[in-house]
Amino acid sequence: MTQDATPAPLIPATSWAIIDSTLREGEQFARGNFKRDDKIEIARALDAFGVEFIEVTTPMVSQQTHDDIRRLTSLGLRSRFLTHVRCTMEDVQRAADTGVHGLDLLFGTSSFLREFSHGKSIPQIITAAEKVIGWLRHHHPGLQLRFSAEDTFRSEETDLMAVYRAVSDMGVHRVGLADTVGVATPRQVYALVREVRKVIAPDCGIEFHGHNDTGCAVSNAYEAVEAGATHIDTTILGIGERNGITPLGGFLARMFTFDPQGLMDKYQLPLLPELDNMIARMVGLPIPWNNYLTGEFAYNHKAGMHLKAIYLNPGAYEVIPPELFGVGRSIQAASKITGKHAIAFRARELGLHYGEDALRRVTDHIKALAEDGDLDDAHLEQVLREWVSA
Ligand SMILES: CC(=O)SCCNC(=O)CCNC(=O)[C@H](O)C(C)(C)COP(=O)(O)OP(=O)(O)OC[C@H]1O[C@@H](n2cnc3c(N)ncnc32)[C@H](O)[C@@H]1OP(=O)(O)O
Ligand SMILES: O=C(O)CCC(=O)C(=O)O
Ligand SMILES: [Mg+2]
Repeated sequence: MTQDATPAPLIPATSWAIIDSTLREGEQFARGNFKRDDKIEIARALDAFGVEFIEVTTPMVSQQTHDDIRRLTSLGLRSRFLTHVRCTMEDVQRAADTGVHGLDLLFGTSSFLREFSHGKSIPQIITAAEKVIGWLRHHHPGLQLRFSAEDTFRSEETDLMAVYRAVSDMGVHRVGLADTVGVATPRQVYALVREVRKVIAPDCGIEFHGHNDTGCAVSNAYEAVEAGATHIDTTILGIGERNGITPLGGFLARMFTFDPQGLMDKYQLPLLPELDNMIARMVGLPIPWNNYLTGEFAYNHKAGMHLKAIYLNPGAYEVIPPELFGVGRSIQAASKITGKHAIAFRARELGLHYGEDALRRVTDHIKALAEDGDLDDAHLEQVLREWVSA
């Protein structure tokens, strides 16, 4: 490779797509109760952002939900709609006429769900899948079909492989791995995706859906992609059952580091704050202070040693330039942990200059004052002006 050649991205953004499930998993969030206008606003915003797929709740919920899906699919958006349905004839027949691009079928395969949810054995699950998928392929050949083994990571591997191989042979376009209770580790996700790849058709996609109960939702989604998954489920702000799933912003932050240009080509990244604010407003909660990219303090810099470098080159302590995601940085220069470089930079912004000794003294004075709490901008300016002539 010559020095000028751009190295290939480690994981090209073209190798995976987002299925945003704010309108499905997000409705399962404690405060997720979207009315038709909310759903339209969310779908339009996701479409403007550029997500490839929007997953909506099953039309079995109610007539209202059924009609809402029809309304959403008639909006003429570029994002494709998928609806999430149980593996029954009744559900798929109801879903097939909603104008969606595809159906996301699921069946729980863990002993927990086989015993306490639907009561079916693995052979019965495969038989049910055969009936439903066969009917769909015959009557709705244009629909994209996905089959997911709910609670994948508490299921027996032999059961999973039997199910995935069977549904792949039936012609589904994608299989799904779901970490339904958020128990999987990144290494387990990587290993299982690789195993699933071996038993499904080469052109069959792999989707990953990960809950965040043990804090691994972003890492697990990343490991899935690294292992060859083609589709990742996200929701805006990560809303979902319990403490939610892989957040759209967190996943994008993770993937940005591998192929920044690829992400900028696919998505309108500066719209992310609008998406996060929209959902925060609709669920009546603030964006968490430490949220990826858009949290109030996600780009706050404070320690003296950091500030020296940040002023010279923000990349010294930022992995992703905030402006690419439509957010700004804040610099907290007047705390007790500040340093002389930060103070000198702030002074210079005000047209003030200190010699080395004076700079040390004013810095120490500001640090001492800040023992009782940071100085606000006006107070800092006042001190800097007073001390320049002192
Ligand atoms: C992990 C997940 O997030 S899965 C997605 C969860 N999403 C939803 O639940 C969507 C919203 N749900 C609803 O509106 C309702 O639950 C409905 C309309 C789907 C069903 O409502 P009800 O008929 O009143 O049943 P209820 O919700 O109490 O029980 C679930 C039923 O689905 C069955 N079931 C569960 N999983 C599956 C499956 N993958 N395929 C087929 N049937 C299933 C259960 O056996 C049970 O049916 P049963 O009463 O015949 O045993
Ligand atoms: O259908 C899927 O793959 C995921 C369903 C779900 O929400 C879950 O298992 O947590
Ligand atoms: Mg879920």
